[in-house]
Amino acid sequence: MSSAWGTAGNVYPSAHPLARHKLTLLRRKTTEPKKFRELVAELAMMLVYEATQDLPLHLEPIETPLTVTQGATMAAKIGLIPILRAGLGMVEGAWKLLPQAEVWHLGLYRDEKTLQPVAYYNKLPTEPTVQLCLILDPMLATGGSAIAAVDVLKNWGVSRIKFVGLIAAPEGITALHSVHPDVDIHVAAVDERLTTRDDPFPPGFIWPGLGDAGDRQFGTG
Ligand SMILES: O=P(O)(O)OC[C@H]1O[C@H](OP(=O)(O)OP(=O)(O)O)[C@H](O)[C@@H]1O
Ligand SMILES: O=c1cc[nH]c(=O)[nH]1
Ligand SMILES: [Mg+2]
Repeated sequence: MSSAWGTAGNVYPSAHPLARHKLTLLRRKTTEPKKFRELVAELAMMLVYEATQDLPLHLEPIETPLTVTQGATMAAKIGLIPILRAGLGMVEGAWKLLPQAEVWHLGLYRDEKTLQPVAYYNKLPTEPTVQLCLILDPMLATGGSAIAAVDVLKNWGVSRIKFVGLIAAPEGITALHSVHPDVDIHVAAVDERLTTRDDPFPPGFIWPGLGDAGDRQFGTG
């Protein structure tokens, strides 16, 4: 799968028609929280499928009812890292594909005025328990939250990390890529830009985007 976005070599917007269709339904302002949550879960499953195309496999002989043949099973321990709150809705879909994955929550919210990430929850054990981490967060806006999450995971001792989101702003991709160029970014779409003070929406939101992904899932907007 080749990257099709801008200068960053590791950004993978999904080209799948179903992803584009479901993202369109998700963006609509009339989509209610129940439908929104279903779409987030479905898109998460599709994007995790795409993000796991290079997983290492362990080859082993197996017996079918007919004969012995070569089998292949997953060789890496995987951690799903939902960023609270909005990333929570992506766990269900990701877990359907990776039922053996460990789930480690990170709590980060973006300060409304400074747009800086504020960490409020982290129960990672001292030693890493997984080899590959998939960060789950629908929105990559300024990139501050994603950078903070990758910082935490690298300090934990995990070196293979991918970001799986729904929509990214170019500004967020550039920021994440400049600090952590080794982190692949899998999204359903790369949007135009972030909002500024000249826009009718508060600054720092993804344009055209879908609004606040947490509020729309949890009905708090
Ligand atoms: O790239 P950034 O500029 O850091 O913005 C992205 C972050 O903003 C949203 O979370 P939010 O702060 O709204 O918290 P919530 O999930 O609790 O609503 C989103 O889910 C990301 O975590
Ligand atoms: O557009 C945005 C930006 C950050 N967080 C969101 O939920 N939406
Ligand atoms: Mg929010």
